[in-house]
Amino acid sequence: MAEATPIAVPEGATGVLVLASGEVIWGRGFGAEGNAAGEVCFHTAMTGYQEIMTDPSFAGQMICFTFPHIGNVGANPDDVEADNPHALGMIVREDVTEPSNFRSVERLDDWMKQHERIGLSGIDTRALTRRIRGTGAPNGVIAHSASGEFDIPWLLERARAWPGLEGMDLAITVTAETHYGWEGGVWRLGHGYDADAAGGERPPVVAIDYGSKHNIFRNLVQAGARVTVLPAQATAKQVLSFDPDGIFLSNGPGDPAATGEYAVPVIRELLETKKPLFGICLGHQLLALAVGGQTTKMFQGHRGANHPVKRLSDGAVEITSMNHGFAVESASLPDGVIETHVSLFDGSNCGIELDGGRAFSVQYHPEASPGPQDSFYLFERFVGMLR
Ligand SMILES: NC(=O)CC[C@H](N)C(=O)O
Repeated sequence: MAEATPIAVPEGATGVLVLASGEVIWGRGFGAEGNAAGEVCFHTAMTGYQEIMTDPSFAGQMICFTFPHIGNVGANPDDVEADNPHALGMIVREDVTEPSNFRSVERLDDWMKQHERIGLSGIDTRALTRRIRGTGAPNGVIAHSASGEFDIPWLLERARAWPGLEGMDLAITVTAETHYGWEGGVWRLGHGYDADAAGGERPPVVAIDYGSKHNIFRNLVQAGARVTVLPAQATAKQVLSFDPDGIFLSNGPGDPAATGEYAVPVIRELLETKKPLFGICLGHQLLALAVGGQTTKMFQGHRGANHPVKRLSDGAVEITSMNHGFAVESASLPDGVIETHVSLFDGSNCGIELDGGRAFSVQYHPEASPGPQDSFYLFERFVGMLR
């Protein structure tokens, strides 16, 4: 490499985003100091920043929040979708303020620091979002140094060396280490079927964890199931050894097509058992791959809490929560696999079913967290098939 030209750090800058293109975007760092390389994506949800940061599907990504005031309800131990944040960092417009909420136990910046996640404020998040919309989600490095010392050429090299999400298997890095029974309670909002009040047996479901969100399991329990979570590498034999009435495939990070031998062949074997099967997001993409479909990397991805989806069976529109950067190619779906939902933003595939609905999956997040609850019926449909 040519000798690095020192780059002047603007007055007061303690954070920076360096894109692989060479763009250098200065701001103020918060949370942990250090740097992290990944894909820069944007999220349009106005609420739920802690749930978003802890969603394991965000491994390998840093999130530009389009809503300008992030952090003003602080942080609490309940609004988490996994034990730790998985997104690499957050990029926001305004500085994090004193929390103003009865549920807050600490400031967001302290929570970020404690969990070793980097924040960057003072960013023109509208300009960054427009850039992503125009040219796709870029790779970059986010860095925070309280003393304002940054080696920009080194950070740029790091941004350029990061291989990108396409072809990257990340589910394996975030899955559970061992199997466990879900005892994390039910959906906090508490509507839907009440299995305990009904007094019946809860049908057992094995959920394969590719990077699952807690609220999926809460919703399955709310809908009446008993959930055992298995690591992503579980074999079909191990799954069936729990004698499940139904099988669930979770969300998760990375490229679905890069999951290799541990996911798709196992799902194929499980489909042969004819047990009801339900998948969400990465689980949807893996089911599509298992039946012979294809997935591709999207240009900018869909991440927000107000994405309209059309249910093709009756034309109803569901307002959904979304977080995905890959999509199932509708045209690749073989005969016998029915497209059930499409995005009203770009027509991309948002759901499939086969065997008369015995196995089905959706690209969006019916568990919300954050987001609307229009699609809870999918949990009831799945558990209803088991009862
Ligand atoms: N939320 C998810 O499960 C995301 C699935 C996949 N990693 C994608 O980005 O498309």
